[in-house]
Amino acid sequence: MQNLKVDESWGNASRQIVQAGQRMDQRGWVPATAGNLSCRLPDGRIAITRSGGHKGFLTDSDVIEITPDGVPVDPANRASAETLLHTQLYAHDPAIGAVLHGHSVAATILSMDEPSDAITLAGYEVLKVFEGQTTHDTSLELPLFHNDQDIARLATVVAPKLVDMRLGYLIRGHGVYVWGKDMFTALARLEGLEFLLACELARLQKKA
Ligand SMILES: CSC[C@@H](O)[C@@H](O)C(=O)COP(=O)(O)O
Ligand SMILES: [Zn+2]
Repeated sequence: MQNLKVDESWGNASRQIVQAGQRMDQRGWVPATAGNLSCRLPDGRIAITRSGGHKGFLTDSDVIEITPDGVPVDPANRASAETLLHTQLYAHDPAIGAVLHGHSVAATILSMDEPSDAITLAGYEVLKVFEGQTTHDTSLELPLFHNDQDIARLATVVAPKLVDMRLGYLIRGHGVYVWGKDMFTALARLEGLEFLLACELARLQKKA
């Protein structure tokens, strides 16, 4: 049993994480136990998925509270192994209310095969999913970082680039991080980005 203040706000956050996990699973973006999801409540509490569970079958008890430093409020809980990649986003921008991480086929393959340090997405109508984009006639960069099992170290590599990120970022051979002001926005951005990555992958396959 978690040492948790289960009020209406926590209930909403937990339900949103459970439903987003189901949605990501339906789309094939969180195979096995991959992926992690979090949201920040209006009072500043942070809810995140417990480590190691299947994100398509989450229950309320798989959503735990962490401090802004990423420490489980109940020491008996084990937060996502990638918690620091979530908390660094919340610390970076107070407007961020939800963070999603998935391991889709397109994110995994494209991030492994791109030799430069970013994937450029240009000319797509769906780029307008991202705030501030009003036309397809634009080009946005999705930064790439090398995978690292030391998440604290990976977070220090990601940190200086956050200020310029418009879409999210990819970790090579691993997956994508996307965020938004709330869970609905984060999911829409993830869905838009996954669509664009699937298009890029299909174009490469067509050329091959
Ligand atoms: C299926 S292995 C995936 C993990 O290593 C990790 O990358 C991941 O996304 C899930 O870790 P978790 O600790 O459950 O949040
Ligand atoms: Zn992962």
